Amino acid sequence: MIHLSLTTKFNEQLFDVNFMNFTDTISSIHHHLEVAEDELTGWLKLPMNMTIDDLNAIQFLSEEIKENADVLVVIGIGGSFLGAKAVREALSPNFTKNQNGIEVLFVGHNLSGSYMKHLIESLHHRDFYVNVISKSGATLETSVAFRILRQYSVERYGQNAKQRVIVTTDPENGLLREIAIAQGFRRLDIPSNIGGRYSLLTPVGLLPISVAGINITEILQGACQAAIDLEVDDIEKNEAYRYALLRYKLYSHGYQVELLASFEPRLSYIHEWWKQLFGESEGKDKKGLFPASVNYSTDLHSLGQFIQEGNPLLFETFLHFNNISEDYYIPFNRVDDDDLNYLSHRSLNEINAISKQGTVLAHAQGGVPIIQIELEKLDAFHIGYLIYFFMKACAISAYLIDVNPFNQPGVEAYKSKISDLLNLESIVNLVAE
Ligand SMILES: O=P(O)(O)OC[C@H]1O[C@H](O)[C@H](O)[C@@H](O)[C@@H]1O
Repeated sequence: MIHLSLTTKFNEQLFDVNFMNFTDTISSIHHHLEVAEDELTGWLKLPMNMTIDDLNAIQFLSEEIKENADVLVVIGIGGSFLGAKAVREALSPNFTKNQNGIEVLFVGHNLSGSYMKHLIESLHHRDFYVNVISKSGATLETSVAFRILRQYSVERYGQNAKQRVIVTTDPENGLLREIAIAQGFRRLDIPSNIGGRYSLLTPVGLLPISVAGINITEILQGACQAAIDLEVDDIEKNEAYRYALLRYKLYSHGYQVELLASFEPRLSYIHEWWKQLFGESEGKDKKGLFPASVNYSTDLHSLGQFIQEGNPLLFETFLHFNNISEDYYIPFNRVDDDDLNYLSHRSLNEINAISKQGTVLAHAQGGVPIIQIELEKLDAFHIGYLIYFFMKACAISAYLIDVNPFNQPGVEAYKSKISDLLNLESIVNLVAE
């Protein structure tokens, strides 16, 4: 389902020697992950455990929203928005995103006043629902946006506003859960044993994705297939483990940055989701690869020079879907004043794939190690497969460098500084009054 390969100057050394040396390590990590019930590993079996009733509940709600609204406003940040946005972008047409569903707008992932003003203005003449998503239930950006959208909903819909608010949060804890209970908002659960960045296949991702008109059953089928394929405790057969090991070997050789690269603009938010997944899972105890990304061929004309000849601190992971159903052909031009007739009648996807091959060759020649992840087709099934593949590979990668893949203690530092500053300012303002 996923094909993985590595091209580097010292290909043999990395590939052949080290895989088998890691059999025992991988096996013990594999078993740890399977039995680590105290940790946030609920996502591992989630695709298999999802019942028809769970799925129906999300789909019914999605139908209700599509019938009664022009827009779904999703409030959330980090793992509570990146996945839905990534899948929506990857599987929707570039310029008419709401072809089979309704428009989904994201807010609460920044504190920009102009972003909020423009968002509210864009809602003035349209009907909307709000889906606020937060695992902790107390994230500043999300809470601020929710307060604003709650008030605006009441201005627009009066007493009926609460019918239009869906709260997705932890089933047992958190301020948002308390608000939802007190106000009578409908709730969807993020299972307690699944952390934010591993929550894409829960209602966190599934409701907005379904409202956007994407088939969530196919996404889950793909994830289920991945869960089955990637359950084997055998490095030769488990592509997620092989990817984790390749990254680990490159990291051990001194590479510090992994650059996820695609030639399809619709994948740019998959990159963003992947960055949070790997960045927060691995980046602790002064360890971890820095996850960065490039969108080609656009970035060949900006970062390409550095990648080819600059500081050799990075390796590239190319993400490629072999079939993309939408395509366009280059027309024949009788005059040929642009000298492009040698390309006439060839498809852009075909030329794009060739430009990927050329880039791989050039960068490998420049000394950049290259991992390639190839999937058959850009569709809901394969996106579901890819999501699960990355989550599994990420957990294994973090354990390989001996860090906990499921916490993010460093994020608290900036949160408490912001909170200190905001509280200090409130006190100063109070005294000034
Ligand atoms: O879902 P929430 O609890 O609001 O959290 C949203 C985000 O907050 C922080 O940035 C965490 O580091 C992320 O892992 C999380 O996804």
